[in-house]
Amino acid sequence: MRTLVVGIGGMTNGGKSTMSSSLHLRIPNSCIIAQDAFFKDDSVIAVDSNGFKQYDVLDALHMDRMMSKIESWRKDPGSFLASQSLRTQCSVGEEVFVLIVEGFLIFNYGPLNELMDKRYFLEIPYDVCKERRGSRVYTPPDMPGYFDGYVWPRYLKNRQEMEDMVSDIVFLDGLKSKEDLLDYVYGDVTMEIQSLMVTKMRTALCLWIVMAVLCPGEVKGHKGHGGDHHHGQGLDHDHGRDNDHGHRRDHEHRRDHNHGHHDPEPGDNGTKPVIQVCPWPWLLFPWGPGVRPTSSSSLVWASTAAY
Ligand SMILES: Nc1ncnc2c1ncn2[C@@H]1O[C@H](COP(=O)(O)OP(=O)(O)O)[C@@H](O)[C@H]1O
Ligand SMILES: NC(=O)c1ccc[n+]([C@@H]2O[C@H](COP(=O)(O)O)[C@@H](O)[C@H]2O)c1
Repeated sequence: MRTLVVGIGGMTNGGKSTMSSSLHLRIPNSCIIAQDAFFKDDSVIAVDSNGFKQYDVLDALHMDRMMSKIESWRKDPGSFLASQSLRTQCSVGEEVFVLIVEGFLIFNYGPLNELMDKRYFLEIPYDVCKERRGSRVYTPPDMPGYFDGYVWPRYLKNRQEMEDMVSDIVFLDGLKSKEDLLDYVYGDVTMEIQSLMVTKMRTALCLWIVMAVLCPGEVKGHKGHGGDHHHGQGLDHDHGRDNDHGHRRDHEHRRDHNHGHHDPEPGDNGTKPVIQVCPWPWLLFPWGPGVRPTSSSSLVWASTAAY
């Protein structure tokens, strides 16, 4: 089992929730933990001399509770998904579980920040932020002057703190379309997932080769199941989806219907050296074609001092 933690940070109304939910819909075995769900009760939020509630600081959040929730995902992502009424979409042992952590202060909290494998930060200009914020109703609602008197100056401080702490954040231009932003992040995360899977398959393949060398009788004498190439030893992708009837490609269905009645291929005497049938020599070379991103770098800010 492999895991990936993706941080979707950004300023208020930068598009974090929008991006996170779309990402979640696209990525199998993913779930979202949102920082917004951990605000303390209004009665304990500090108030400054101007009467502004101090909501935009880590003290306003139950970060301990958020960390516990993340910890329970880390311990057993499969059960965590089940507890959220989400299904695991792959066979046991083959899946990559992805946690999307979303929030405006996720990178400012050291213990959380250090769990992230990928970090994205959505940013928009002051006037767009103010406009979007003005059309959203929080509980309690923003009091008059709250954005200019508290939210924006606090954002600038939080951002400075974050930049002092963390270096490998991908800054995204939140003015780009939702679709373009999603495509960019999805492509990047998918590449990360692929490289985790390749690493795992490569390990399985190496073990296989070692087995073939050390115990040739055991490995070479692999009896075909009617010539089914896809059995066994952790390389068995399609077979692994047998539990997931809703998400399979047509040719996989056809293969299963033939299960046990598969026509032997020419020269197939029912016994195949396993290494010979391995279709993915590139597994040994994950840096080869097919694992590199197609980057859409115009979405990414080169500078962090835009605002
Ligand atoms: N890329 C985008 N372009 C235009 N509007 C967007 C974009 N992303 C989000 N929005 C809109 O901005 C508002 C705030 O988005 P939301 O995802 O809730 O922000 P956040 O979670 O960062 O506070 C919503 O009305 C949303 O539809
Ligand atoms: N969810 C709440 O209980 C609550 C209450 C008041 C303000 N807020 C605001 O939420 C913002 C953070 O959330 P967004 O990034 O989704 O806007 C903060 O700027 C904070 O001022 C949230």
